[in-house]
Parts: sequence; C-alpha cells; structure tokens
Amino acid sequence: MTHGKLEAGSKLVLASHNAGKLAEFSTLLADFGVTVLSAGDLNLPEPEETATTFAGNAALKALAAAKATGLPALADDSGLCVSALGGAPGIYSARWAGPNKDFPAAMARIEEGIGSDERDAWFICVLCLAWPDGTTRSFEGRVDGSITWPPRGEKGHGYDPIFTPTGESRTFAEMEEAEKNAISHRAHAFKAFKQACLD
Ligand SMILES: O=P(O)(O)OP(=O)(O)OP(=O)(O)OC[C@H]1O[C@@H](n2cnc3c(O)ncnc32)[C@H](O)[C@@H]1O
Ligand SMILES: [Mg+2]
Repeated sequence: MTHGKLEAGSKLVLASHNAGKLAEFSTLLADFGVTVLSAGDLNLPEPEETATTFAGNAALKALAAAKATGLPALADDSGLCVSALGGAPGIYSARWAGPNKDFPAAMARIEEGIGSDERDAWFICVLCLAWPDGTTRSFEGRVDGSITWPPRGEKGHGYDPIFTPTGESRTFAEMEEAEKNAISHRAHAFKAFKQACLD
C-alpha cells in the first residue's frame, strides 16, 4: 500500500456517520474504482471531536478509522460559519443541533442571532485522508453565500434549507444533489483530494 495515491480496486473507509455526507461522497467517488466502506458498515465508534479546528477534527476522525481498520480512511469535518455570529456555529455546527440532530432548532438559533442586513455565511469542509501508519493529507473547500429565512427545500441535509450560495436564488436544499455537488464546500475539497490522491 503506497501513501500517495489510492489505486483502483483499493479499499477506502469513509470515516463519517453522517448519512447526508455519505450520500454525497458515494456520488463523488463513483467513477474512481475504489471500494468504499462506511464507518457505520464497519461498526466504528464516533470519536469525540476534541480539536479546535476543522483540520484538527478531520485528522482525528480519519486517524481513528485508519488505525482501527488498517485501511486508508477519509474523514470530513465541516460546518456553517455565519459572519454576524463571528463565524459560529463553525466547528460546533453538529453540536448546535444536539444529540437528537434537531436542525430546525439550530437553524432558528442562527436566525435569532442575526439581523436583516448582515446575512453573509460560508460553509467550510476539510477532508483528511489518513493511512494506518499515521500519515495524513488534508484538503479544504469553501462556498460563500447567505442565510435565507424561512428555511426552504426538502433535499440535502443539515443546514441546507437556510443556505443560499452566492449567485443562486435557491437554497442548497432546493437543488438536486448533482447541482450542490458541483459547487459545494465538499465538492471543492473533494476536487483537491481527487487531484492529489485519485487521478
Ligand atoms: O463527524 P461525522 O461523523 O462526519 O458527522 P457530523 O454530522 O457530526 O459532521 P461534522 O462533525 O463535520 O459536523 C458538521 C455539521 O455541519 C453540517 N454540515 C456540513 N456540511 C453540510 C452541508 O453540505 N449541508 C448542510 N449542513 C452541513 C452537518 O449537518 C453537521 O451538523
Ligand atoms: Mg461529527
């Protein structure tokens, strides 16, 4: 097993328990001939995200999965950053929704915290590919936009119903997965990962 590129036929663990992310990754990875196994398929525990940055949490999740399985593992740490909230919820985006993943409540908390004139927001995604020997490579993606209220759309996941990317009139939750996958933070990070590790 080399530490550079993932060859066709190699196994890759997706070190995420988020069904929405996993659906997007299965489309993004469809053409590359890697066999994808998810953390849930492998019964991997969800590590506590104790780092203070997206990159730190992505590395912690990827390394935990690579060490537990002996396989290369790709983790995604991501979140929604709201300008008027000083970048919150940011790395705490999942925690704002609580253990019951109450995104309507988390979205309402964002709307309550911001005014009508400062609605800029951005999503960040850091992908980390870790190897069982502890080697890691990270890739960051970002998409800028604004907070929409009330929430709109039934597609996507998480905060998608309140995020409208710059230059679009629809929220991520009103777009087909392929449209979101062409412009999202995850798509941009994935493109860098692909160039470095798959092509
Ligand atoms: O850690 P894993 O197991 O991957 O799953 P998670 O849902 O806990 O993921 P994170 O720790 O990275 O937290 C990211 C949060 O940001 C939200 N988020 C990330 N990307 C998003 C996207 O494309 N659309 C909407 N919400 C997103 C997501 O719903 C989570 O609440
Ligand atoms: Mg998480």
